[in-house]
Amino acid sequence: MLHWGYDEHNGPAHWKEVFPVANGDRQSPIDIKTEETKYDPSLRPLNPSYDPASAKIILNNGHSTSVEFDDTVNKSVLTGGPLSGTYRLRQIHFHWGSNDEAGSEHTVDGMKYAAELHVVHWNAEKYSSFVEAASQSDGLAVMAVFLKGKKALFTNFDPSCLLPKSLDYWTYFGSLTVPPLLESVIWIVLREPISVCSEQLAKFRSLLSTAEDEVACCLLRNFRPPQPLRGREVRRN
Ligand SMILES: Oc1ccc(S)c(O)c1
Ligand SMILES: [Zn+2]
Repeated sequence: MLHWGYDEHNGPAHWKEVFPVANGDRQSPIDIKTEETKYDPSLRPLNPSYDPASAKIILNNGHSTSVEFDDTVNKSVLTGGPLSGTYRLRQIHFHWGSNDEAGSEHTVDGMKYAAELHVVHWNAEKYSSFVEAASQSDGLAVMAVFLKGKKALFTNFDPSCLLPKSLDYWTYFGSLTVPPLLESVIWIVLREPISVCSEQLAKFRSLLSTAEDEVACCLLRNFRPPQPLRGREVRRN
């Protein structure tokens, strides 16, 4: 199989050919059936604490656009929520579709949002690097934020914060949604989406999935469809 991507010849249906864990028992994303989520009083509020000075670079890796952060010290961290210990911010990236009607990876009662932000952290208390943490069942914590298409102009949006007003969330044990699909993620899906306008979503689709010396090909979509729940519980705070 060629290098994995999101086209007919190398998309999510093919990933199991190189990454058999694609058929594992804690794959992501999932469809969140709100009526089947279970209230868990032991879940604490999320406590994201980010230092903008830790942002380093923005890049397009051919699968998404991401902002990478300095994760050599505990400058930007996530604690609380379903987590035990401190998880260090590594990077943020987005998933989107070829039109505003689809693009999120997680779905809510079958409903797709236009796109989805992933805020990726790793368990710096127990492990010494992101790579090591990424192979452990409690190694990563990814906060997912839905982006919904907005017809009107953008109003009072604070560019320094990509999080919605409410930090209420659903949480479940899952995996990366891109190869190597490692089943090492504690997913924290914020219930409230943030809004983006159609022009910004179109900007994602103009990103290239090809290298500079190749014939330009746009990254029109980069979302994996929902995977089997396999009996996993989805909790909410
Ligand atoms: O480190 C990560 C890379 C990609 C994705 S989809 C993650 O959830 C984590
Ligand atoms: Zn992702």
